[in-house]
Amino acid sequence: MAQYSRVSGNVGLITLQNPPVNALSAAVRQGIVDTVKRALGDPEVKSVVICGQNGVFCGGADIREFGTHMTGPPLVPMIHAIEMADKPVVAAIEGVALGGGLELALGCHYRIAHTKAKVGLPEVTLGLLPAAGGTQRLPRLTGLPAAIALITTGRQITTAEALKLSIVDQVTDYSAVDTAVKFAKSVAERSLDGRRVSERPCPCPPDVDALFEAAMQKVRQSARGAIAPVACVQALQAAATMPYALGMQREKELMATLFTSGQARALQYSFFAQRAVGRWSLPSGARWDGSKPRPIRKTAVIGLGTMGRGITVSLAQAGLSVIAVEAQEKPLKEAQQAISGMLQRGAKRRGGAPPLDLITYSANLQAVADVDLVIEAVFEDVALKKQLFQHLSAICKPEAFLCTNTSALDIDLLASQSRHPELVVGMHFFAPAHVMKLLEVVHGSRSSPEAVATAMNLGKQMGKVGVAVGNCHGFVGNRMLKPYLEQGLFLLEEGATPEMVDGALEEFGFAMGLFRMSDLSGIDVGWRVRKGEGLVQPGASVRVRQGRRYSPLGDLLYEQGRFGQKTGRGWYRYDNRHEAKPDPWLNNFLEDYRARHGLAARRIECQEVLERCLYTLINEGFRILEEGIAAGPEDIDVIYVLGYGWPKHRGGPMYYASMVGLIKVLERLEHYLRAHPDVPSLQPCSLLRRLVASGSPPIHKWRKIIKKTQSHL
Ligand SMILES: CC/C=C\C/C=C/C(=O)SCCNC(=O)CCNC(=O)[C@H](O)C(C)(C)COP(=O)(O)OP(=O)(O)OC[C@H]1O[C@@H](n2cnc3c(N)ncnc32)[C@H](O)[C@@H]1OP(=O)(O)O
Repeated sequence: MAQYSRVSGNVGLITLQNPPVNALSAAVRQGIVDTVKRALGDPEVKSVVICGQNGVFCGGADIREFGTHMTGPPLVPMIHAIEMADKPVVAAIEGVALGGGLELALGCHYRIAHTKAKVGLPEVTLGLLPAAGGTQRLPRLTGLPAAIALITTGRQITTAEALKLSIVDQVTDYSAVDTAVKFAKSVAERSLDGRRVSERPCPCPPDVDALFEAAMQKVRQSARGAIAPVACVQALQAAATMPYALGMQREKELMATLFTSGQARALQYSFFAQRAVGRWSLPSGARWDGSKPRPIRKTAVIGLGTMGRGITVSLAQAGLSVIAVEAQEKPLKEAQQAISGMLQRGAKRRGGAPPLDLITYSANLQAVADVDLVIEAVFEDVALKKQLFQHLSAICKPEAFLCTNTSALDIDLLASQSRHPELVVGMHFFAPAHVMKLLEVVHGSRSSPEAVATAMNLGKQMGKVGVAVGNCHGFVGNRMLKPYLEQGLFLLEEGATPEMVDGALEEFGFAMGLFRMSDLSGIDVGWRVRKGEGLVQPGASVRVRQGRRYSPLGDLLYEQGRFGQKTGRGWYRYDNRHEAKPDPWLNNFLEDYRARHGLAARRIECQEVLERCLYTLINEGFRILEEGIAAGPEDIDVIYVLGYGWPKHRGGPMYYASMVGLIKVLERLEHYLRAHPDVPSLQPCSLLRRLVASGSPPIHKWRKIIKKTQSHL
């Protein structure tokens, strides 16, 4: 909907009304068409202002309409009619002008924005391109290099930056609407020559071919199979080489291929999934809307290794005061220096001053006595953490929340060390903690809804996407990783090489295959985890442990001192720090190993690599759903996309399974189980069977069936 009024005598004011972000639904588009017509036809009206209600200009096209039969007036002619109007039209930008919202503003003759507003064309993040003229108008204003950067990344920028790039004409600290109305009055009689962006030439640098070649190479490298960034470059190429009308035609054709693509659907699913996880629920029935978070003012971080430093930075950047504790003076000094550097670099990037004053450093645990919430990030050692929880419970005020940054340990066990187990939750950050957006908030059996709500809210303040998960070894993310990694090792035993397995996974879209990832995180780290699980038997290469198939390959590499990148050798060789090269030593080692165990190497196809690695990971996801460790498939998908490098344009593992077809996943698991009956992770989970038996319903219907499954348990 759009409301029309006449203000200040002769300014027609059009207000978009579609809470919460005034998305351009069919009704809003119809409202704009009608009100623009009315304003242009009213002889009393000399100029027009378009704004959005509740301090938000417009969040773009209504994404919820994309999967439906779209009705209502289309955006392109609507915006064209505004641009061709013979009365000046001014966009008053408050809050955000994103996607179709910015494209609407670009069709106006002037743009006035509030200093705190953000603008951008994020369509690429939804698998689309700005197809309401964005790819044709933006470069005409900003020049090609800036337009390429903005459209291929979807980056949202401040209005200060937008002013420099000529995207907006004026920035104000006052009400953008009032300023725009005044401005509209002042330009009422002014000629519109030069104000219609589509009529301007697209400025082309002399080396335009090289510019596009470089842009294409960059997106192909970083997009890892995503088609939208490539289409964005192609549309911009059209802006540079064709007249506006033909460029618009090209934009439309490119959009048509993207609009119905599986990638766009997956990315749009992911958009809503990232918002859905905020509406968490616990097996007890407690929910986000019935649980109030407690306000947190003072925090503490214990242990200033890599994780503790990242968490401290993230808390300070969120404006919270932090007591940063490290027991030894020398590491404390080192951490202080490192954290200051991180904050300074962050401030340079974001603008503003680094929040150094918010952090107090201490070597004394007593310093945390009056904080509201502690996050401990000491070494992943259960005895150490247990002891720390006993100390914290004695030192902290009784109402303080005690959070543990653990990637796998038992939250209930740690909570049992505290006098207030209801105030204990896991906050599993991902490295680097000041960069990665994912946060697993782990509720133990005694964690109160208030504690979960507080940790989720704190995560949001820190700019994270929190996902509430249940307590089990490895929680959601790391637990699902286990069968995936295990399959990688089994494939090596059967004849694959690390580069072949990684190649298949990277071709699928992972940023890094599993062996390169293992080299990066450290083969010693995985070894320590397996040791904790009682799986490591130094010197032994027995292939059955705890009654099931086990590959000791990782342990054998560990015993050789091959820890991965940090030692220059792992599954690969690293002559410089980051470049993984196939290592002939490793191939000989694998051949010896196979010979020793009487294993015949066979040719393994990429499809088998993908099916075994991904379907076992997905199968574990179904177990997690069945057990109520994750409340819904969206939770798992968000964790995998934001924390584990799952290709965004494939939605997440559970979404991927729904696209591949649950029946196919089930059949292939059964097929591989027949070949490897000693691998329990290939045993299809009963929830998967149940979903297939109920006709493989679409993913949004799974929760209902999961609930029924749980009630049978
Ligand atoms: C036919 C196409 C022709 C032309 C091309 C044009 C294409 C487009 O315009 S595509 C849309 C481009 N816009 C975006 O990508 C913006 C997406 N939204 C956001 O980035 C953020 O929501 C926000 C910055 C606008 C607001 O952020 P925040 O304040 O943190 O709130 P939330 O993200 O939680 O959002 C609140 C609420 O609004 C829903 N929502 C947001 N944007 C849209 C939208 N464009 N369409 C539909 N719904 C939208 C969001 O899902 C939240 O609701 P739920 O919690 O119920 O999911």
